[in-house]
Amino acid sequence: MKHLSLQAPAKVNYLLDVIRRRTDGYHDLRMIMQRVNLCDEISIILQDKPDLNVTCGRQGVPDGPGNIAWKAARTMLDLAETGKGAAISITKKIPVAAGLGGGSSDAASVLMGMNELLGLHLSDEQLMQIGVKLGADVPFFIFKNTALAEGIGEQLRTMPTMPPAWVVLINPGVHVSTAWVYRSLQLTNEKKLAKLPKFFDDVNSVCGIFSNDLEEVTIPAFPVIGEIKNKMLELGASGAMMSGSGPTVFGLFSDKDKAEKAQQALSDNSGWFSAVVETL
Ligand SMILES: C[C@](O)(CO)[C@H](O)COP(=O)(O)OP(=O)(O)OC[C@H]1O[C@@H](n2ccc(N)nc2=O)[C@H](O)[C@@H]1O
Ligand SMILES: Nc1ncnc2c1ncn2[C@@H]1O[C@H](COP(=O)(O)OP(=O)(O)OP(=O)(O)O)[C@@H](O)[C@H]1O
Repeated sequence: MKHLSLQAPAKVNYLLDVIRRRTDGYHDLRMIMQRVNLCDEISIILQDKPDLNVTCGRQGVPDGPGNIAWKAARTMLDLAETGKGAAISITKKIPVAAGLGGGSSDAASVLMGMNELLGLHLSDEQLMQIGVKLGADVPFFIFKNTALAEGIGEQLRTMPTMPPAWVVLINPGVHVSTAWVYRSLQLTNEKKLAKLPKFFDDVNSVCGIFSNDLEEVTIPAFPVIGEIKNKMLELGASGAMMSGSGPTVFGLFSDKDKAEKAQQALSDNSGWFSAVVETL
């Protein structure tokens, strides 16, 4: 029986410009995305019987066909036409519906893992084309590099090397639907895009590009997001912003000690998820 154990990392968005609403309801974006070392753990066992089982055991995440990882595995098993099946178990470490891309990362890991286990030899480009049909963030997790993402998030280019940083993640746990955030955004006709630097000397220069249009929707609706941002800056972060459609706020630090102290100060609120992680 073939078996693989995989680590599926979370992401943060350093930049999220919403450019226009498309006729298919999605939005054209310009984003900068970076992976961090907070990872879901995924085990895949390839089986001779055709059944596909995905178990997660985490509240709010479906087992079986409702799980994005199940859809990823089903696609690959159908492509292989071998009559084989798989047993997949997911241990969630990334908070769910948090703006950290957890489900998309799980799906990307399963696409890459099944490609290997089934000996399909699909290229990363082919896997990214399959991935974007499952979720707009899936191709980024196959691309892996810190990326400038355009289109709905699937057109990816490698960004200049970013200095390593400590990232404090704080998720206040309010429920934010990604579709609702995009739908609620008031778009201006001609969005002016800020010029991006050609290189980044230090963590401060990375924070210089921080901007997330989706905060215009989430901060008025959930003021706690703005409060965490302000607190993170008071606690010495070089920059602080909401990731993706939220509600997780992240702060970037060049100093590990400061990052850990900020996490401690912000994690006093019971029920909030918090972590100090590193950029990948
Ligand atoms: C907020 C981000 O995480 C930033 O990285 C992504 O833009 C969203 O990525 P995702 O959750 O993988 O997105 P999907 O699962 O494909 O879409 C969820 C919902 O978000 C909205 N959506 C998503 C991506 C995009 N470019 N435009 C959109 O309008 C759509 O209403 C869609 O129904
Ligand atoms: N493997 C999975 N992990 C997490 N959520 C999943 C998974 N499969 C399906 N879901 C569903 O997808 C929804 C979004 O979860 P996810 O954690 O991917 O959100 P997110 O981090 O906000 O994503 P994004 O940053 O891409 O918007 C959840 O409500 C959950 O029920």
